[in-house]
Amino acid sequence: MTSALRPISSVAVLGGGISGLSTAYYLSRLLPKTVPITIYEASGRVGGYIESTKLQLPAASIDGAGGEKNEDVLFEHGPRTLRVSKRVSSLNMFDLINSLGMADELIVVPKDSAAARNRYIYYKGRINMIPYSLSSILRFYFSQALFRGMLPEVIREPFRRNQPPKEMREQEDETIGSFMNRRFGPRIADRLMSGVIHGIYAGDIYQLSVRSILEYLWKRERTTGSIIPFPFSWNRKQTQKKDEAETPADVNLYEQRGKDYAVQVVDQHRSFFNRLEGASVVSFTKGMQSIINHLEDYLSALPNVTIKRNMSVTELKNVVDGVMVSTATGESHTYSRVFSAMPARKLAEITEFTAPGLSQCLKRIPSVSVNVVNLFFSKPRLLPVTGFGYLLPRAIPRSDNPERALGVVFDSDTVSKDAGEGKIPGSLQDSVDGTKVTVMLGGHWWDTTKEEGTPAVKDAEEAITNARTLIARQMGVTEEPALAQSTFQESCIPQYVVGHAANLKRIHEAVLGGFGGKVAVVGASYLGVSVNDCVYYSRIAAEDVVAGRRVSGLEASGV
Ligand SMILES: C=Cc1c2[nH]c(c1C)Cc1[nH]c(c(CCC(=O)O)c1C)Cc1[nH]c(c(C)c1CCC(=O)O)Cc1[nH]c(c(C)c1C=C)C2
Repeated sequence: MTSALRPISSVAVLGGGISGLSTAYYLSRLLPKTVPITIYEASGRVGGYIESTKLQLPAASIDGAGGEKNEDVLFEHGPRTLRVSKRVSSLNMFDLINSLGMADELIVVPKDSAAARNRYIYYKGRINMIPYSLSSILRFYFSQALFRGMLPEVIREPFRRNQPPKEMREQEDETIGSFMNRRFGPRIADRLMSGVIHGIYAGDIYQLSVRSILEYLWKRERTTGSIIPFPFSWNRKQTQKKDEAETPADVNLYEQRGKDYAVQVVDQHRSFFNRLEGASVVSFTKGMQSIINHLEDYLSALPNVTIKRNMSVTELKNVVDGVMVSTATGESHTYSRVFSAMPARKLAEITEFTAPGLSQCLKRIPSVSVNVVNLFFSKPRLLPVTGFGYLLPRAIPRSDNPERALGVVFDSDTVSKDAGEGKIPGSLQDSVDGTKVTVMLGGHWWDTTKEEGTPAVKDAEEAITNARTLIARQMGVTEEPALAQSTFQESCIPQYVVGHAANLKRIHEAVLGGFGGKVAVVGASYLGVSVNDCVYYSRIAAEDVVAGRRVSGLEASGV
């Protein structure tokens, strides 16, 4: 029999990224003000990979301006937008944005704007538009080399009855690459899917898990034998019934809780959510950093919250009256509850000797690094096309992508006054009009354990040169940028590789077994890499722990 959990008298949150800050935020709202909450952050700043910087642009470098005023330009070094959807994680995120008083800072990008609608994939020396409507499918299919040969792959899909390879069948999972090749063929897998996955995970479709990343497709194949949704009602009903039967009771409970919350939050803040109707993504006038600044300001003003910066945690140990947190400065403190909001690989380090089984499982969640290169050109509308940006799929030969780029984002279109339509000059984020792009380099291409891998480019000058060479070759942009910055984001995106779901189950058991419900894990390593997911699952974990439940933080995945 497990002993009852002691009441919460103190809490530590390990990690001051978005997951750590939002965990502390929800805890501070749920716990009595007498319970101290301590955030440990290893670096000198909070926010993790979310970082925006404002650079000064000397008046002399502004095209045709002739003025004397210096201007400023905002660069994002990590995530740059938040997705707007009906998902509870999105509604929760905007509830937080609203509660933090950030409504006036929103830059709303409508679904039908160029910045949201025009998405491209680079292939065979061309920037190809991805269809956004039925009529555009027909138009683009015949005019773009990217789509050549894909129609037979789509037509054949509903009739394919092939099985996953044996070893993947045994572990009830498969790589996205294997799945897409089986369902469609190599064109859709390598030209389309790999590009889309680069844009989110910077990862390799032949490593990542279809079960964890595209669960709805994985389930649909198992229930209907096809992943293309049928319009016939008999098929839909059949799918629904089987899906419900397969979903563990716990997940249904969490889903119901999410749905109830979503209805309540939209009802309470109807006028705010009306502004997001028809939106694709949002950005912020002061950048994503603003979310961090607001959270930091809110938490710093609370007497029971302490943020310890430059404080590296070295060990986490289960003790009789709580969990002991030891730091590199030689301090040890015991807390009645601890939330780990650090990446899995860091938690693995600090539990190596105190919970070795857990540590082993955590090490099975790898991550990739991205060099984010921001460029600003003082000439507006310099690019050959407008839109979100373009992705580089794995189908491009190495000779056409020696820089190992994953994609290029057209930031100035997202933050322009008319979201890239090109009709109204000016930016909602920068004090001057111009062309702002971000080139994303590396990701899984920098995994040197793989035959195709090459060493990471960490050096800023080299990364900027590579980014410029790439956009000169692929878009004909040869101008000297007025501003350029490179940020090497080390191990920034966790990779949910094949077997991730089974590994989560083992982590769940090891966390509960090793710490008896006194430690919960949150963060991008486990249930979702998006900012929305990180914040939502932090809230769920905080609520569960404060309600006295013995949880690991991973329950919402049905472990
Ligand atoms: C550091 C680079 C990152 C790359 N991906 C991510 C980061 C932080 C994480 C990420 N990117 C997207 C999502 C999905 C968001 C969601 O569903 O909530 C996540 C978790 C999508 C995305 N990718 C890029 C942008 C601008 C967006 C959001 C907007 C949108 O979908 O419209 C650009 C981009 N990010 C990366 C690459 C290689 C890339 C290329 C164009 C890596």
